[in-house]
Amino acid sequence: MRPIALTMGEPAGIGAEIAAGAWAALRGTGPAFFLLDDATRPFAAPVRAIAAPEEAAAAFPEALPVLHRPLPRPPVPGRPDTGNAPAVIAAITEAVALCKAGRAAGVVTNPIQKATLTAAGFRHPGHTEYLGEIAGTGTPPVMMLACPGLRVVPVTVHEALARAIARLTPELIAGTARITARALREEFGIARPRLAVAGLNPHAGEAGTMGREEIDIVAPAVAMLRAEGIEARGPLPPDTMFTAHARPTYDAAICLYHDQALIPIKTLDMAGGVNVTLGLSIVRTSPDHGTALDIAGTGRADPSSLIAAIRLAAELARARGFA
Ligand SMILES: NC(=O)C1=CN([C@@H]2O[C@H](COP(=O)(O)OP(=O)(O)OC[C@H]3O[C@@H](n4cnc5c(N)ncnc54)[C@H](O)[C@@H]3O)[C@@H](O)[C@H]2O)C=CC1
Ligand SMILES: NCC(=O)COP(=O)(O)O
Repeated sequence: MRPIALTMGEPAGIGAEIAAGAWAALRGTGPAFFLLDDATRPFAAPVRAIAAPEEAAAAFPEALPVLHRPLPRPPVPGRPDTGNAPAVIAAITEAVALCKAGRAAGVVTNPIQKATLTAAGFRHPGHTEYLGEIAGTGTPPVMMLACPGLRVVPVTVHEALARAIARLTPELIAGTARITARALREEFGIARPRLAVAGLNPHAGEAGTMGREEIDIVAPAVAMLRAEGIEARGPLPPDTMFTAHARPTYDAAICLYHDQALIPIKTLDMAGGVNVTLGLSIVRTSPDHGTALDIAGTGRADPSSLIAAIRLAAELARARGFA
């Protein structure tokens, strides 16, 4: 199959370390991937500088294939440098272009230091929003995090909580749920996806005595979805919908804001969680964690989530015929 393109992410973070760890784990089995990064950096793995993605598969069993994209400044672990931001962004842009050209099966992104890119003038709060611009399909992309036994989808993502709540509408929730249901059917092979829609307030509003968003916004969204034949239920009390008993009753939890979705999955399985962007013209996954500046350069970074992200990208690429 075509190789997966892995972006460098924040050069001062753990991206290069976990890329080396993922290569060591996958070199014998695949899926093959190549890293867009500076091949002259130190790596905890043998490296083969490649000139094109087409060279990755042959190199992969012996060395980590790196599509050499020089960094303007030598990376210092734990200390992001805005001078490297253009190279970080360029790696994402190029990986997407390689997918669109049929030269890579999918994109896996290493974590970026969002504030550093913002300081360097990047207008997007994260990959998800940028990918919506350069690989979108006409509707805003949807973030889903998945681990064995749980999938979560935040309806609002990288914005202040007060603003996220103010932006909630039945249409926004239903639109996100629709894209999720479609992806679960077409890419994850779930014939009739069951969606659990979270409430916002304690006890899902307790019949309006603790807030009316459930009555005015969430319940109408669920009704819209059900009228379309989508198996949705809610609003569910957020404090109990992630218990071991509740999780098997749905295929994805539609959550109203970032932390409502991400706290349960990272608590349950930080190492096994994968971030996947739904509603793009390409396949994109990512580890669920961030740049981990506090341990960068120490050799303590766990590559498990990146390995899971690469495997899932390959599965989704096969399901979508991009492999
Ligand atoms: N997809 C992306 O590009 C993502 C980027 N980020 C960005 O990462 C930066 C740092 O975010 P934080 O909230 O500090 O979260 P973080 O995930 O980078 O770190 C949280 C804690 O988990 C540990 N940790 C994370 N990944 C680990 C790994 N693979 N192995 C061992 N320990 C690990 C870290 O050492 C730290 O103690 C922020 O700029 C954030 O926006 C965060 C999540 C995803
Ligand atoms: N917390 C999830 C996260 O920040 C991932 O964002 P993105 O860069 O994948 O959009």
